[in-house]
Amino acid sequence: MTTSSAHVLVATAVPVERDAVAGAFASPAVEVLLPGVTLRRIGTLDLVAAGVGPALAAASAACALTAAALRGDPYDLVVCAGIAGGFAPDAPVGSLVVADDIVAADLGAQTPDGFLPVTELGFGTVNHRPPQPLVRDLAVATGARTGTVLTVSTVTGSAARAEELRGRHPRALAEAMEGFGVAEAAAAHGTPVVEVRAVSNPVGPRDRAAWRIGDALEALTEGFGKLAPLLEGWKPA
Ligand SMILES: O=C(O)c1cccc(C(=O)CC[C@H]2O[C@@H](n3cnc4c(=O)[nH]cnc43)[C@H](O)[C@@H]2O)c1
Repeated sequence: MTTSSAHVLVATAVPVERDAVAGAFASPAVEVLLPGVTLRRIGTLDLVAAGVGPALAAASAACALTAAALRGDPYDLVVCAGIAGGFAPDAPVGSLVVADDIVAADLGAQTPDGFLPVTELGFGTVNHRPPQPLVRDLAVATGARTGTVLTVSTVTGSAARAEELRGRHPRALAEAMEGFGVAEAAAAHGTPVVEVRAVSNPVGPRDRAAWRIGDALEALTEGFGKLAPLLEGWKPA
């Protein structure tokens, strides 16, 4: 009997995040040019710097997913990874978070009575649930916390906005800008998705000088060193 490694797409926003993930692997990456997207291939893992924000990240992930499907080698799993803002005190700078729920936090409408998600307007979806056993395994392997990771199109810059988001999403541990977009692309292909984030800054008043991007990228590399065997061994239930 032969056992083959899972075919996994890892989508980060920017090249430094992609390279931080690649740094967890001993083998060099091979560049693969596809229509609309460029991959770095390490064994059965494809890494893509998919762009900042949910729209570009969704478009890039969709290009990679469609190319793989057309080639007859579809992905088994999609991982959205990168740095993120962490909600204090649960997700401190330098910590890792694995999303058990990937939530679009600003997809909806402002009303006089507050924010309404698109689902309450009668269309769309506002969350994707990763496979929970995989979430648990990834968290155990890395010591990451598990909870909701919000996807926003605007980085939070005030305590009031942070409180509003936490009020609407009490289980939120982190916010970033790509997870929901990547998850929508994965869902269109029926492919499971997880999101792994290393916290670079607290969610709250904008203080660019306090961002610890280097520390978060190191945490991402270290985390992926521990996650790699689980991702490669992933088999849907
Ligand atoms: O405010 C700035 O000056 C600034 C400087 C460098 C980068 C940014 C970003 O907006 C990067 C967003 C990028 O990183 C993820 N990320 C990291 N922390 C957060 C956050 O607190 N809220 C939302 N996204 C965050 C995000 O996924 C993007 O890919 C700003």
